[in-house]
Amino acid sequence: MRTAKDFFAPLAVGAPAPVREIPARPSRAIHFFDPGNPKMAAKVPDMVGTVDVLLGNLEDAVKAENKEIAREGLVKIGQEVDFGPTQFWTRINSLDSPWVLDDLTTLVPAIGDKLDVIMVPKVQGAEDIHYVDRLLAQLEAKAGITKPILIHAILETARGVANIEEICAASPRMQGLSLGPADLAADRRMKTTRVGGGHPGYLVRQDPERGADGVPLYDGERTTYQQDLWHYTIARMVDACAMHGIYPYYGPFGDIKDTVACEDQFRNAFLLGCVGAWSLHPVQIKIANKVFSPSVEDVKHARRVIAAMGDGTGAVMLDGKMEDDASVKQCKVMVALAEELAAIDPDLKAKYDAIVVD
Ligand SMILES: CC(=O)SCCNC(=O)CCNC(=O)[C@H](O)C(C)(C)COP(=O)(O)OP(=O)(O)OC[C@H]1O[C@@H](n2cnc3c(N)ncnc32)[C@H](O)[C@@H]1OP(=O)(O)O
Ligand SMILES: CC(=O)C(=O)O
Ligand SMILES: [Mg+2]
Repeated sequence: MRTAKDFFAPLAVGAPAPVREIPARPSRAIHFFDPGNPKMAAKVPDMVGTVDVLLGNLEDAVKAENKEIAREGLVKIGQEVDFGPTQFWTRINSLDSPWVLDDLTTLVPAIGDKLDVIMVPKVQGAEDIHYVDRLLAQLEAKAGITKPILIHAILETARGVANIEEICAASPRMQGLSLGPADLAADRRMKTTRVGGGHPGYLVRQDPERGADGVPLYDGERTTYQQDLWHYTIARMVDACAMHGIYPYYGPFGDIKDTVACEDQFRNAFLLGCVGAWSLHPVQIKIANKVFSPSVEDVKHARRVIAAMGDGTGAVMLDGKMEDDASVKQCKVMVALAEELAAIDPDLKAKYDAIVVD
């Protein structure tokens, strides 16, 4: 166990001091691109400023024969592109793969000063984070990197979910967690073949009409309500992240053409406390930016409650509803997010600035 006094000490002589607090940088969409795919790579410079995070993916979805091309492509992009306000992340190969060591030993010296976050897939427990933490410190020290690279873990194994708290607490580099519904479904032997999203078979059904004898009458229509297969895991992830001061994200929604269900899934995650989701295709960036930005109505309401609550204590009635010390805190969460986003998104700023609190 690392003691409290050692927790914030660099893990290699000459490595930068770990951050004490994970910065709350907007990351509504983490947009995945394959850096070895020339068409996708060519689009990256123009995407800067249109999306909060650009992530060069080296793991699943990159063919084994293209791993090196993807890594080289990522280095080129990292060296040539000015990312401005957009964060630059990568997803390295899994720790049990033959590629991950070369990923880290190539990327950190070449573009470690540009990389904000390294996403580590299939994290099983604190030992995986400790491994990456120490290696990053050694590589940062060797390369003279002055800003520590943060770590984001994907929650995509049953063991990872069971060890979620120790994963979050494993290093001051821990920036956040993403749900990995595809690998997690496989690892848990869930019987869905979808990449995220709901399932029509996972439902609850309205109670039946009953006859005078109390026996169900089966010929009546009974509404069914599709449920969220991922509710438990997302909620668990949100609690663990909040407890450790790091950020939870919904992961991928594979049904690219079903933009409506994608928006619903993202919104469920937003309401539960996630700060963003992955975008696999340019069409999903707009959805994430919309969903993970508080609506004008919500910001207006939150500002009204804050204004009405004065010093934030006591209870008032507003539009027939009770507001008190707790609800004003909820409203402050909404307003703080709106302010963070307004600082980097001029369209949102204009909308929020135009709000008149009556
Ligand atoms: C379970 C997990 O691990 S999820 C994470 C791993 N998966 C990924 O990263 C997948 C990333 N996305 C993709 O590979 C692709 O979007 C696919 C395969 C899903 C669809 O690709 P396509 O069939 O080419 O989609 P489509 O024809 O609609 O693309 C339209 C244009 O957008 C481009 N495009 C597609 N996806 C992306 C992307 N993620 N980033 C940038 N550009 C993209 C295409 O290259 C194409 O460009 P063009 O107009 O110059 O020809
Ligand atoms: C996100 C991811 O890697 C998965 O769902 O498996
Ligand atoms: Mg996966």
